Amino acid sequence: MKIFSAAQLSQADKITIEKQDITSEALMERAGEQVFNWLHTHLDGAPVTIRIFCGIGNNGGDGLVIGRLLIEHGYKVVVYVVNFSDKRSKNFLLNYNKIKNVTKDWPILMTSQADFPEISDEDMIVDAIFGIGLNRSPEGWVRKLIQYLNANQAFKLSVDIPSGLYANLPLKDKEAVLKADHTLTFQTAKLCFFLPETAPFVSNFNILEIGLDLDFIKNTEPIAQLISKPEAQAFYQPRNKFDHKGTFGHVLIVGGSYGKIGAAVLSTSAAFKIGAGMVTAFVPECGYSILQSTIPEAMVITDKEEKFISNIETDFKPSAIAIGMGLGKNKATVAALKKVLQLKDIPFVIDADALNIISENKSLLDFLPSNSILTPHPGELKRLIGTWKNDYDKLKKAKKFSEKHQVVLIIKGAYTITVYENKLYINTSGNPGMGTAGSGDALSGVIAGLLSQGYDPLLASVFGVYMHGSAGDIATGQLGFEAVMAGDIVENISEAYLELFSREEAHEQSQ
Ligand SMILES: NC(=O)C1=CN([C@@H]2O[C@H](COP(=O)(O)OP(=O)(O)OC[C@H]3O[C@@H](n4cnc5c(N)ncnc54)[C@H](OP(=O)(O)O)[C@@H]3O)[C@@H](O)[C@H]2O)[C@@H](O)CC1
Ligand SMILES: [K+]
Repeated sequence: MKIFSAAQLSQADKITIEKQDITSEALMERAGEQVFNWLHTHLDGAPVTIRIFCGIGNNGGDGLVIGRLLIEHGYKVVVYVVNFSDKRSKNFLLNYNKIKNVTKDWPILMTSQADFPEISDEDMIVDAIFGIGLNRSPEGWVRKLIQYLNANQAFKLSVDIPSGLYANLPLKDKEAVLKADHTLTFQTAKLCFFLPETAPFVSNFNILEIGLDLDFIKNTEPIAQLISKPEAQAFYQPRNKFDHKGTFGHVLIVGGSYGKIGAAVLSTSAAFKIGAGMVTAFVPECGYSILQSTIPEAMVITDKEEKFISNIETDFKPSAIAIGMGLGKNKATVAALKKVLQLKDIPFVIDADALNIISENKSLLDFLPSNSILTPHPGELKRLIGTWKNDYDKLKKAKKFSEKHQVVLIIKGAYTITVYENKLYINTSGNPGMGTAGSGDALSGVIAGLLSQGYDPLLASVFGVYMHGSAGDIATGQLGFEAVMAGDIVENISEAYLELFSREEAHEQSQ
């Protein structure tokens, strides 16, 4: 699914009105109706007091539509106008007049802190104060109102976006953002929903289709792509009857050092599970019997050194190489890395200590084969691209790095983001149970296994990240967050493939 900027969404709004020959008021009605339907389905007539806080722009207009429809259906509703400005939008005013037709109670005008109402913990708050039209941080009593609502225990539902967040710009004032329990957003998710600094304000969210112009959606270059099950299904490359193990390639896993051989074991088994035809592990001497006894299917080549890798040589040409997992940073290993990077026409996944070695020896960046895949976690990323001022600065630097070095950068996190040139792919599978040792080693094996089967580097990255997350979701479903170990993620890669084509669809997005 495409993610658009606030400016693109306003443009989509205008184009939709023109092409569908409808009024902007009708589009607002559609949006409000969708929120009402969601609420009505979930509340099913419950006698809860719903307090709707409306700004004076179109987000506030949506709030008024929602209020009118709820009142019409017998809900107990109190509507407030957060009157931070006299510049009320046309559709706010139209709906302000319309709500008079369904209730004798006028919306309550709020102009200062003295107007803050008492709210019970059992009430529900609907936040329609600011939408994607926010262009500066909320100030004064409006900022205080947001804090007042945050301090309250009542369930908070945000319309389109939690008030105080920018759809796709850095946040300046963390104390002026509504912390939603749930967000119902129109047409597409917003970029801020997925970035570490702003995602916590969003919690769970649903996307409500409001029928924006399909040609616009199809033909407009988005600011990011969201990768969920439908996208992953489209990436999957089916097998042919006459394919054989040679077709699925031969992965070389280079990793492990004394005390960290497990990293190579996890990557090797992940490469097998995702479908590589053959996997050879290149490990220090001390890893030989561990690899041979834990994964009999794997071939093993050992370095002449007992405890670390000093020279990587094979008697075959691998179809993909993953390097760095548990590798260590011995001087000889640095030289070995430099040498192996010069192998031609082999796609690389570069992880963990290989990334750290590169960060400490920046000249190695020049040896990175183009289209290599780098898989840093936040600490490793910082060492590679330098520090950043905020999430958007981080993405800007990551794009620049990807363009300059012609590499795919996978920024691991709650929502892992794959960066390729100026494009962003945001993964939606995965869960906090996957924050466990070896999880990254499994990911490197998965991606190398896909590369060896002929997936191109970008596809192998985006699809691999999704499958790894999906395997983690299945593992967590069986074991609970705390008990998941990296081996459980690997174990469930088969289930992730089966789940990819199972019928029920996940509707709810959650972080
Ligand atoms: N696009 C779509 O597809 C559809 C969109 N819809 C809905 O419209 C919403 C966007 O509405 P919107 O553009 O009217 O802006 P909104 O967020 O209500 O803000 C209102 C005004 O507040 C002002 N202002 C800004 N920051 C401020 C601050 N800190 N403190 C004080 N004032 C501040 C600023 O005006 P200014 O004062 O700068 O002139 C701004 O214009 C969107 O989120 C969705 O809910 C649906 O109805 C239909 C389909
Ligand atoms: K809002």
